[in-house]
Amino acid sequence: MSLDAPAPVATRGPVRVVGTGLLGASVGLALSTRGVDVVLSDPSRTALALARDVGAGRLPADDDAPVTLVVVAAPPDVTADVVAAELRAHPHAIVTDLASVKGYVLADLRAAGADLTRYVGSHPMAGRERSGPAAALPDLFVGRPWVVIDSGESSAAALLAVRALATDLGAVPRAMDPAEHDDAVAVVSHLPQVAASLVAARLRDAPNAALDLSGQGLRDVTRIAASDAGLWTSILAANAASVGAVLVELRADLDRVIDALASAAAPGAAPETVPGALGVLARSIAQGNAGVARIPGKHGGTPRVYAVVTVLVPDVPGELARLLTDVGAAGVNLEDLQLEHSSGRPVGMAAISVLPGRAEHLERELTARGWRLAS
Ligand SMILES: NC(=O)C1=CN([C@@H]2O[C@H](COP(=O)(O)OP(=O)(O)OC[C@H]3O[C@@H](n4cnc5c(N)ncnc54)[C@H](O)[C@@H]3O)[C@@H](O)[C@H]2O)C=CC1
Ligand SMILES: O=C(O)C(=O)Cc1ccc(O)cc1
Repeated sequence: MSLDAPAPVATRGPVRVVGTGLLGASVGLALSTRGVDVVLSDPSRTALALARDVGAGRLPADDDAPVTLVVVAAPPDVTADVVAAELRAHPHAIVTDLASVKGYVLADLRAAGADLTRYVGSHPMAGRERSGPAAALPDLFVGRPWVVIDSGESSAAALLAVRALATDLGAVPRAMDPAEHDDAVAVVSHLPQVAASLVAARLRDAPNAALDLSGQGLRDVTRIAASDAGLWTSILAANAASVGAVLVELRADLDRVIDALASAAAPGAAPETVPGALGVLARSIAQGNAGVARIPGKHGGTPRVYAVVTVLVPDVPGELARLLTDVGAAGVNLEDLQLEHSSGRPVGMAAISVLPGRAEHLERELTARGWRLAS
């Protein structure tokens, strides 16, 4: 199928998007691209106008037809109130929200006596470390899980409409109950955010000479430390119990490592004579190996281990394109590509992931074409 002719969608407009930041504008953009009429709303006039300007939809008009679906993409701390207001203002529309935490939204709506038959909470497991409509992407959701919460009171039509929205945007709907969802994201999303932020915060006072040595490991672990502080404060507070429980376990792990390091480093102690200390360190790394092996591929499915061929790429326009052409000419499928700049040198490193059986062949072919490989 051609990329500029998206598949027909089941979602019928007008769809109202409330909160036109990163997520709302991405939903609007993806739906508008597929020909769905999207009406935008945001208390920030700048966010609203910018969302319209990036193609996420249009401003409301007096003679608009009644909306069929409302997508609330506001910060988590205001989501329940906004959903309740939208259910009241659009008595025939189905309402979903995209907040990163689900239990408290449903609890607040239930306590407020909202019409839960027309409400289905949801959560696309897709995002970026940037906020606002300028960062919106129409293909943000493609191949990503999109959790759909059945409150037990949602109508079949409402569940179907929200599943259809996820599918229309290329995501994969996953049914979950709110508590299961909140515990799951505490481990796979909220813990990584806290860990990345705390690790990156250690860099504030590091000497420049140390930062000059930074490599891909540090970048991998800290990418999401650039996330928006306001949004994440709201997410963590909304999932405080589940995140707190995971952090208590992490604290116990950290204490074990700290104690092992202290005894290994005690004055006069040769590490090999300190019973248990090295075992604790090795076990911590090995348990990390076991955990990372369980992370599915980016677009789901079973984890896949690739071989990595690292190539030195001169920092000259066109060289990366020439490398990719040579990979194609070698008949090898590129599974992933990561670029790293070598600080202070006019050369970059391209880490090309390929199926393990193809690495040796690719190395031979690239060497024959004059490329230098990093060992
Ligand atoms: N950023 C991410 O990667 C992901 C975020 N989410 C969830 O999506 C929701 C939106 O997040 P982002 O788009 O990243 O945030 P954002 O900060 O980019 O956008 C939020 C928008 O909501 C608007 N807003 C504030 N108060 C409002 C109110 N009372 N009514 C309507 N709109 C209001 C803001 O003006 C802003 O334009 C949040 O609930 C978040 O938990 C879900 C998945 C991923
Ligand atoms: O940037 C990433 O890797 C993310 O995982 C983004 C993200 C942030 C918040 C969510 O609720 C869901 C996804």
